[in-house]
Amino acid sequence: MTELERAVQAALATVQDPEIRRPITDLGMVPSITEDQSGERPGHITVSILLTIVGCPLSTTIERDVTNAVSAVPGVTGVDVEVGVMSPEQRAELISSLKRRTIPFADPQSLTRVIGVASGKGGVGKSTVTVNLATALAAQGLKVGVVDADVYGFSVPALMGLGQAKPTRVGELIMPPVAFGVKVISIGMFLDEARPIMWRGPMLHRALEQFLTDVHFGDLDFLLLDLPPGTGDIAISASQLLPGSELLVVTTPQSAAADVAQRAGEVTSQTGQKVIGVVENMSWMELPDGSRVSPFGEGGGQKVADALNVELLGSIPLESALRAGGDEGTPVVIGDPGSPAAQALMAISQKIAVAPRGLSGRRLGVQPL
Ligand SMILES: Nc1ncnc2c1ncn2[C@@H]1O[C@H](COP(=O)(O)OP(=O)(O)OP(=O)(O)O)[C@@H](O)[C@H]1O
Repeated sequence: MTELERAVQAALATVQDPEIRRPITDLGMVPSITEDQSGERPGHITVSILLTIVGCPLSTTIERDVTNAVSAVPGVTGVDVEVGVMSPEQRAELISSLKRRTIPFADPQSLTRVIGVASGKGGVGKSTVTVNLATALAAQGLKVGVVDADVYGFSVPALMGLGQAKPTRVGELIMPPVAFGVKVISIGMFLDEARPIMWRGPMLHRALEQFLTDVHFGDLDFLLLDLPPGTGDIAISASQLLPGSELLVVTTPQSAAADVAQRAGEVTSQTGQKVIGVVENMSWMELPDGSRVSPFGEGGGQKVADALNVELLGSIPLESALRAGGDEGTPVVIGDPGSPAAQALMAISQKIAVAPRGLSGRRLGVQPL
């Protein structure tokens, strides 16, 4: 390899495959880099690129990124990018190098914090809170994924503007679509529209297990799971499949909602999970004259937090900006960051980002003397 070719290779290591999110040089996507040796075009580089699949929708992005990276190398006077497609053998090799047969987040050494977002009953805003916290964490520069495990009412894709998005498959691996810097996967992405589904426990367990194993999230700082309301099979499966996962409980101020939320939180005493805190949603509504009313009563969030012996991480007002953001597919923390609801959600995300991690289910690196 010439010195210039080596410099080009180093520059190409900064180009990531937009879906797999790893340097293209690590993925076997750059079979050759050649400097012109004829003397006719000194400093001219020809780079071959192999795409993972025929008609890869991101080929123009990859070609552009490669051209830009190579052009910036001192001494390069021109670039030709030759685009090809991996052979089935090359693709199989890539997949086996990426594929992990176990759930990476269940590994005791995993640095990803997995947080299940739970509520006692439906409609309290659990999904809205999940997507906004995920987006706010990503906006702080953290690597974040969301699994929409609310199989009965999967709403995460629509809330994040991914209503029609389908994950890309590279062989057996599933690449999650990305919105607002968050990798999102939902059972809704695998179903025909509006087809009613009946799920039984074992099927749910299997579906969740498959998501967590086959979806290539890469390295994450946070994985949020939007759990179905209540204390059903999925919450139990999630705690079994992800022994180190923690729980965030969402409730409204209403005392009936708080009672069931408390029960959802108390399940953790059986699963061994840690509850990281409580979020109260729909806490108050601001009237045009600046006064506040509490249509759902008061105190539910604090009551749940006290009963579970954890902190009330924040209270979010009832606000049309929050609902409208959900309807439009832009989380309010991005769409209307100055609104009181967005401010409350961002403050909660900051507390979560720095909260000490639970140790339940994790092996401690301590040896008995
Ligand atoms: N603070 C809020 N202000 C105004 N509207 C809100 C607020 N929180 C949630 N909503 C709206 O309430 C509805 C229910 O919210 P969401 O789908 O997030 O609830 P959920 O608890 O996840 O429900 P389910 O468990 O049934 O899926 C949505 O239309 C959402 O836009």
